[in-house]
Amino acid sequence: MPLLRNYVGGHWIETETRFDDINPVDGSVVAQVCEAGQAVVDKAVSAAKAALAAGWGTTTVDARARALRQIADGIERRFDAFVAAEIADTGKDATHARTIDIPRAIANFRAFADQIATAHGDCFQSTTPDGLGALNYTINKPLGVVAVISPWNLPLLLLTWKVAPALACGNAVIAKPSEETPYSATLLAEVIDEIGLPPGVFNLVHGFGPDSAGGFLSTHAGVDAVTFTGASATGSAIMRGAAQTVKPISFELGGKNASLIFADADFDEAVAGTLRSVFSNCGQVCLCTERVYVERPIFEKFVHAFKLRAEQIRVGSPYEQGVGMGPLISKEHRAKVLSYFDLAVAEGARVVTGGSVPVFGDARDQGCFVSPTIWTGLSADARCMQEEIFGPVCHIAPFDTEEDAVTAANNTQYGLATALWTTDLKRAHRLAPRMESGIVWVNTWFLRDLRTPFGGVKLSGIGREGGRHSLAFYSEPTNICIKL
Ligand SMILES: NC(=O)C1=CN([C@@H]2O[C@H](COP(=O)(O)OP(=O)(O)OC[C@H]3O[C@@H](n4cnc5c(N)ncnc54)[C@H](O)[C@@H]3O)[C@@H](O)[C@H]2O)C=CC1
Ligand SMILES: O=C(O)/C=C/C=C(\O)C(=O)O
Repeated sequence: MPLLRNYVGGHWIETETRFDDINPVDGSVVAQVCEAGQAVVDKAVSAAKAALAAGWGTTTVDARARALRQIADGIERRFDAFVAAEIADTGKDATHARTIDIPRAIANFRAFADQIATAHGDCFQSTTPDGLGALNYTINKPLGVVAVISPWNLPLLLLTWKVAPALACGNAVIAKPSEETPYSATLLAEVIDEIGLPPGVFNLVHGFGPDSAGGFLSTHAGVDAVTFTGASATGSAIMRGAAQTVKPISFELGGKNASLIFADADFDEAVAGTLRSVFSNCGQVCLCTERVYVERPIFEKFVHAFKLRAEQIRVGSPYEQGVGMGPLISKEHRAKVLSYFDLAVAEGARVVTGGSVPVFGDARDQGCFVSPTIWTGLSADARCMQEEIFGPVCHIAPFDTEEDAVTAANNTQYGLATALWTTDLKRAHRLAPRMESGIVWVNTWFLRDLRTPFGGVKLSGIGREGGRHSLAFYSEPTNICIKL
């Protein structure tokens, strides 16, 4: 049985308190994980500070960009091991892990190597009363010790989306992956160890949230900034903890995303794209669509086609050929999703398909599976229409006018991503700016350019990451004004 250890100051640290890393396909134990308590977190903070004092923050941009590329190459060399670790922890379908999770982690390091290599500060020539002027220019320094707290749905992708720019900007990082998915992060620490990044520049601590590694980190006086992806309620708790020492925070939180499908959309593309946006990764992506609104003339046709396609998704183990959807992450999360399946019926939903737990007659019955689920008939204020469920489920409702569609899409406390499906580009341009969300996709979903601003409004987050937006968060500008 593998033992997943903490990585602090260039050393692997075992602890006596351990927890199980569970495979949600069949409930088997993948690994034992060493939980970091306060003492290990304190050590990680000291190691990170020592790395900064030893000069990591002032290394050349070239050296940092080179280190990031070496990490990317190191992940690529062990590609299959990373895929296997991600699948073992999450049960996600192999195609997702092979084509999205691990390639994106590699791309994150390369993208921020490029970003930092081409980053520049501001420069202003200012006028002064004596006519001689002044020169203002900015230099960017690291924030210091950055805590990266990440979730389980896209484990390595989301961890590296923060670790890469934080390192690029010269910070020392303490990463805490979700307790549900500690494996790929441990492999990342191995790669970082192999490439010889100076001790303490990257540290990894395992554990849970409150009263464990996550809580100790986000409230630690020695941590200079916290970046977090996960549930909005957790973001709120972390914000309270970080407030004591007024730490900068960057949050990517939940979503209750809408897709608007107009009658002029390419029907097959809209069905296929929406299918992906609802059921990818078993619906466990903050960008996933949970509310689908379809223009009335094509509503019945859409529901019919969508149901047929959803019923064709093969649910099962990622180790089987042709499986398109794996289990949810855990028994606990499945209980939450199933509670919404019950609630939807109580709130008056018609279950178009799904709403149940598939029975396999083998070890998978010990896993965390649910069926792809579609509802219609809920009212706009039903809890199932307002709360993030984070499972393979959506509600489909008709709309009559553009105005109705905009009102329906924005009728949520969240504001992460919206998808518009229309071949009328004037309509797309007209509506996209009216969406109360950080991201609007037109005739696509989850198409990412890592230079673009990524993040949400309302309950969906604070700040933007991606490209120069990440660099802005992970660095502290100093303006230098020279009187000429
Ligand atoms: N990106 C998203 O939108 C995500 C949303 N979720 C939603 O959140 C629900 C809860 O799932 P969880 O795994 O509990 O997600 P979570 O958001 O609570 O956990 C994410 C990370 O935060 C850490 N954490 C939790 N509480 C903390 C605290 N007080 N201080 C510091 N760190 C803390 C966890 O250990 C983990 O590393 C899910 O049912 C799902 O609906 C879960 C994962 C990602
Ligand atoms: O950065 C991305 O492309 C994906 C982000 C997805 C999330 O933030 C999430 O599911 O939490």
